[in-house]
Amino acid sequence: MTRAGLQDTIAAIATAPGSAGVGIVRVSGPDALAVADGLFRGRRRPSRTPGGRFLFGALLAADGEVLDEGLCLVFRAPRSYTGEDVAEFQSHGSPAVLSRVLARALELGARPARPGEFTLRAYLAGRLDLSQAEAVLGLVEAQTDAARRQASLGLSGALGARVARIGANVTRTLAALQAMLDYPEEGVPEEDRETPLAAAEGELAELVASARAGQVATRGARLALIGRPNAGKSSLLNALLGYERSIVTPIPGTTRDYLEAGLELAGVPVTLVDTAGLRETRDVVEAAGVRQALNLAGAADLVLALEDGSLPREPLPGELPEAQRLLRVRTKADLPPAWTDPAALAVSAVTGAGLPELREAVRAALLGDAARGEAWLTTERQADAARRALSHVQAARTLPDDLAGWELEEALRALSDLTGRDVQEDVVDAVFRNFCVGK
Ligand SMILES: Nc1nc2c(c(=O)[nH]1)N(C=O)[C@@H](CNc1ccc(C(=O)N[C@@H](CCC(=O)O)C(=O)O)cc1)CN2
Ligand SMILES: Nc1nc2c(ncn2[C@@H]2O[C@H](COP(=O)(O)OP(=O)(O)OP(=O)(O)O)[C@@H](O)[C@H]2O)c(=O)[nH]1
Ligand SMILES: [Mg+2]
Repeated sequence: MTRAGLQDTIAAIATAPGSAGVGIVRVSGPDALAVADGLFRGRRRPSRTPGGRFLFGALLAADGEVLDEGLCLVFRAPRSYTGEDVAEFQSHGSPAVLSRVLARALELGARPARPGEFTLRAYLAGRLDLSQAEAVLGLVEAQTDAARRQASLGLSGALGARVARIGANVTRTLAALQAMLDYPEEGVPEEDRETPLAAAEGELAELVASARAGQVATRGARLALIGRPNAGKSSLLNALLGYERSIVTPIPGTTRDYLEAGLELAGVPVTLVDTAGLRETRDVVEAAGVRQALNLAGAADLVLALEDGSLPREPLPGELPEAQRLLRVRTKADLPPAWTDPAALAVSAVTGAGLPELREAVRAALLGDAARGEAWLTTERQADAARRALSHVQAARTLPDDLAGWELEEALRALSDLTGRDVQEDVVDAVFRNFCVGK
């Protein structure tokens, strides 16, 4: 589907809808410069202008009316974003101007670009791999600095380089295995077989672990506060936010419906969710709130389980999430403690004690120690490929040489799926379906 019409010349408005100082219409394909000759009048004809130059002039309707003044940027194949001839028209940024410029490009023989088609062409021309195309999408959609940073690292090829390093280690082991099978009497030093594979496994495990951080950086995280009535959930939510968002009273059962509030933590947008206190109750409204609290905890990226530190400890009712999604918090640390637990962070919503440590623990739980300068996996597609590669490498380490070779070949295939140099058409289509027109 996406592959039909790839020889056509395509056009689209590349800038966001609405009014802006400047707007861009982009045309790419074999007739891009002929379209530009028809649309633009300047000091020179675009088709006679070398690539990498811009012209100032008039954007013209079919009858010669000047639609606007603007710039025409000329790119010549293969030195453009798509690798094809490209002309860009930079006009004033109103929908009225841009829609007429686009309409004129279409009259002159371009067809409307499909979503993501400029970047698809860059991919098909071998200018980007699939993980870089995903990074382009990430840059277009980035809402936070953490998301921008990961997308930018992906586009720069840092992720591809990390994957290539792993692939090189797998290939080294594969070569050692081959040598062992071909010349069994020579013997291959154990370090040629085992050392690179151990390194590949370690690096893959880190990469797989980075997927959670990458996805949190890209789409943010949900953080649910749960605990018994009066544990101090609403007070802690307010303390973290720095304003009184949720109602606090000494009466257990104050919060009945859940409530959300946003804040930024370590460059990541975090949605805090305050919930009804967990307890057995005959009150139908409160019981519904308790069920909802457990559902919200199930769906959250991270759960803060709060327990009142000033009262004897009682187990929390209901099923709690697994340890890696759970932080235990002992509340009311300004009061004399009735219990302590090294696994629970002590905080006081009244004095603010423990809040910096809690923020740091949340940051670490969400982003892990995925090293700061490294490229992370940012899409589920990438994470899936990395997990497959890891399981093949792990299998190879337990198998005899002849069988290990097959596992390593599968691992290399999974790694090449990750960067997506040579993947199935439907996988490519699934990635580009998420793009907007003009990208
Ligand atoms: N006006 C405008 N701004 C833009 C883009 C664009 O297409 N147009 N981009 C699009 O998404 C991004 C920039 N990406 C680009 C990547 C490569 C080339 C390009 O022409 N590369 C050639 C020439 C390089 C050179 O002259 O040094 C090449 O790599 O051969 C252009 C834009 C962001 N800003
Ligand atoms: N001394 C002290 N009191 C606190 C602290 N946090 C909460 N409280 C008090 O504990 C009581 C309950 O606080 P809430 O924040 O409403 O507790 P909750 O967990 O939201 O309770 P429900 O909404 O009923 O489930 C209120 O009287 C708060 O003032 C704290 O850190 N120190
Ligand atoms: Mg409450």
